[in-house]
Amino acid sequence: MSDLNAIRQTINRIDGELTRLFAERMGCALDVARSKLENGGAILNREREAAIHESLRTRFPQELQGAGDSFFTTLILLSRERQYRAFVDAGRLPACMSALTQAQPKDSCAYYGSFGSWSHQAACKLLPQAALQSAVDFEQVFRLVGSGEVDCGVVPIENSTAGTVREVYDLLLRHRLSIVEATTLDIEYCLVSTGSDDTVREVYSHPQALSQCAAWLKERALTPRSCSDTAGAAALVQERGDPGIAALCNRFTAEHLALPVLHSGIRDAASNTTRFIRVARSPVCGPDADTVSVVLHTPHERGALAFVLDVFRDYGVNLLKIESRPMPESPFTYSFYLDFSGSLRDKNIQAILLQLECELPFFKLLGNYREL
Ligand SMILES: O=C(O)C(=O)C[C@]1(C(=O)O)C=C[C@@H](O)C=C1
Repeated sequence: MSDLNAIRQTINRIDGELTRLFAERMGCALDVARSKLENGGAILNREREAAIHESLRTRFPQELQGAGDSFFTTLILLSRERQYRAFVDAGRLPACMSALTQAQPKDSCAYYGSFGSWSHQAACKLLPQAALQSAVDFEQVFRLVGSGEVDCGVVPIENSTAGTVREVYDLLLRHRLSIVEATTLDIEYCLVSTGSDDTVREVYSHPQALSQCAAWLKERALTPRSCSDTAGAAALVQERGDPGIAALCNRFTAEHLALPVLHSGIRDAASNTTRFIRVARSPVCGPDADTVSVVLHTPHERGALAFVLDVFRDYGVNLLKIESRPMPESPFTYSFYLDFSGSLRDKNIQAILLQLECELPFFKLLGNYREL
């Protein structure tokens, strides 16, 4: 049996040689970047990469061809990343940053749901001075902002118990709005009714609220009934005055409508928070922005999503969330929504955006913002 120490010494010697060769090759990457900056040309050159792979493949023994291919895929990826950094250093910014504005009006804001809804509460928290306007659905919030009727809008995007608000993700892709701010609210519900525990059989609320309290309702054999939003559900209970129905709403709404509260502090999970986003017509990059959201499509090929994740690893960027949504126009293909830490003022983030924008079939910056 070979001596392990001796093998390790051989490995160290090989690593030393590889290190020198690696540094030399990365130096070439910088030279290539300078040449492309001077003479034009895209960093990614698929034909050249295919030719490199082809010429090297036959030089590996059969059993090492797969590993050798992966090795050079990584090496060339690192070479491209070096070039994108050099491009950014030379002042080539990603196109998605060209629409950035310094400040924009926030005097008026549409929120999802009726007066008193959680989105209304979030809008009050984010914009205490703004004129607030209710919207019947998420789409209306996006339309009011897009048409310029209001400066911005507030909608929920994610709940820690019920998960993603999928429709909002789809709207972010369809509309040309940007996320400019976010906030989270601690969510718990009151059960309001003109009846009592003995008479209430059905409970109205928004589907998300019903799902966040599903176990609580089931335990009491109460039938969930969906309606447009939590505050609207409370208004319905008040209007009908039927002791057989109740609503799950927040305390603000219960007090505003002066409805009797049968139970409070209702939620299935010990902690239940909802994240809300504020959307506006153009993206901003405030000095304290620390989260970037993007949506992208990958080509339908092996390793396509792994490539995106590798890029984040190589740039040392912390991915906070990844969400996929089907693209109805092309069955079984997906849009990927990514949240990651960073600011568009940071060159490292500019380089990653430039690379993703240049190398993916579709890439859209959704915003750079801070969570209040
Ligand atoms: O030859 C080029 O154009 C390069 O940019 C160099 C290189 C490489 O590292 O080999 C990197 C990126 C291209 O996609 C192809 C090859």
